[in-house]
Amino acid sequence: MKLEIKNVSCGYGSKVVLSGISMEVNSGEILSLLGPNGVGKTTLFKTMLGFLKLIDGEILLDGQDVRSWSRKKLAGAIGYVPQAHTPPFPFSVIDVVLMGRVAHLGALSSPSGKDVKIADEALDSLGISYLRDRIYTEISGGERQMVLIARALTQKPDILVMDEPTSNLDFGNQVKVLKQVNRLAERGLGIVMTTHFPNHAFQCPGKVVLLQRNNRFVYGEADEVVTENHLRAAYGIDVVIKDIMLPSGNAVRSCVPLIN
Ligand SMILES: Nc1ncnc2c1ncn2[C@@H]1O[C@H](COP(=O)(O)OP(=O)(O)OP(=O)(O)O)[C@@H](O)[C@H]1O
Repeated sequence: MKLEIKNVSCGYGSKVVLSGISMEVNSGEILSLLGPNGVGKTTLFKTMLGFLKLIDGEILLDGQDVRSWSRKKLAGAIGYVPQAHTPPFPFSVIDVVLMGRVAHLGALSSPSGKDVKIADEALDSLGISYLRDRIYTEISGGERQMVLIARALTQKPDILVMDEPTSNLDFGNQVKVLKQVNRLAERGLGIVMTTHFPNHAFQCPGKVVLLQRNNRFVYGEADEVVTENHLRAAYGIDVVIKDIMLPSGNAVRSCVPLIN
């Protein structure tokens, strides 16, 4: 499946936050969305997911304009992984994951054995079946993020939209989630994720959109977009980008912000 954002303008009522923005992601690819606080990443996500009305432009899935799609049909194609949060009620993990099946259920029906099987498969595919019967409010932030990914997977989407999937996670859990992002793309999902860490664009290779202020943006392969000049323009800080040689002989590109 191909998700195309074509010349999109989005915002709130008459307030335009982003305009003329274009990008695309195909099955099996990762698109990272970088940009300073308040530049419009979440607004773009909400528009992609149909929560905000498109002001101008087109959002196409395999060439079809999604404006005519029902929320349910859209949810079957695009899964959303929000930032890990604490819900007000102590649901079990399996119940949280089953909530992802809502888009596939009839008006008043409850999940069937088939839905439970799909939820269990999603937990298993992420290696977190051991959390199945734990209470969601009593597991760690990293575990919650994995559960929210499992919940989105039960929608059986082709595209996964992830809002800062590593926010609030410790160093180790960040890497675990990024590894999962790469694995999901290898399994054929198209991934769009926001991140505040330019290095994530090197660690989850693919295309990058770097949103700058004043409605400017740079779009292309990670190596072309995540450069010292572009990061300085977007964030107003100096950074050094270097290739680090690993013992394996492979190089990994890394971005270091300069404090002084
Ligand atoms: N409900 C709303 N009504 C009007 N303006 C809003 C609303 N929500 C956000 N905004 C404004 O839209 C702009 C973009 O906000 P958005 O949340 O999309 O930024 P972001 O890039 O996701 O930021 P962050 O990195 O801090 O999460 C900001 O100026 C914000 O104040």
